[in-house]
Amino acid sequence: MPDFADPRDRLIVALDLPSVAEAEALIDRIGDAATFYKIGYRLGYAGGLALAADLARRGLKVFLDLKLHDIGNTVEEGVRAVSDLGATFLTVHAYPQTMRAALRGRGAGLKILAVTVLTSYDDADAAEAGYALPVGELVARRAAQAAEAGIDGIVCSAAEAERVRAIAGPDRLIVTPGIRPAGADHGDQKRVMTPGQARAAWIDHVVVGRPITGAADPRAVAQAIVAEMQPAAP
Ligand SMILES: O=C(O)c1cc(=O)[nH]c(=O)n1[C@@H]1O[C@H](COP(=O)(O)O)[C@@H](O)[C@H]1O
Repeated sequence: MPDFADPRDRLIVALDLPSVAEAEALIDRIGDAATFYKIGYRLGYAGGLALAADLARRGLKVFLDLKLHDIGNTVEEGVRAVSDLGATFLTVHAYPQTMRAALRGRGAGLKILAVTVLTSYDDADAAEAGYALPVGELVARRAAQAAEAGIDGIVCSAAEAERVRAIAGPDRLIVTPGIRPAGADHGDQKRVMTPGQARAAWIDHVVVGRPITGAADPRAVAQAIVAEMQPAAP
């Protein structure tokens, strides 16, 4: 079971918002209930990279979710270009060339996460995209390739986490989006589990966006998710 000095670090709040001002307002409302924020390309293209550096300076942890995938040279230099922002995590798609290039380009302190199969995909979506393997098999194959490349962490759905843990070993991070508190709207997510199921599957970090960004009381939702991620008292 992952051992975190600060249990709040296990929740990563996805700042999928249109502007830095709205992201700042949400961070203020959440207050000390969260310590880790994800900036994807929606906010990244709207000033989010400067916000990432600012949050890191303020002592918050930042997950830069750029999901890079390109020829090796472009990935390597792109990763190098964002390595000094102070982020903790950066995503690339789990293609062997891409993962190896990202690891060459990253600076000290930045961990590269490989996105296996997006949590909005089920078997039919994978088939439509031209893959012969069911999603679970594709995740397992990409997790093995990620481990072979020496990646720092793997992004998958909580449903595949135990299988990925067996493939990737105890020290690689497992990060799972597609997390919904019981009863919450799934939106476009197809491979979904609750924070409690994620805890039981030995997941290191969960990523949660809309259930928090769209909540009347985002701080309370963040606190409830952190509490649900805690191991039960003996
Ligand atoms: O890399 C990611 O963070 C990611 C991978 C994946 O397979 N599925 C996935 O939903 N995500 C991201 O996780 C967040 C989930 O947001 P919500 O569905 O609103 O909780 C979004 O920012 C997605 O871009």
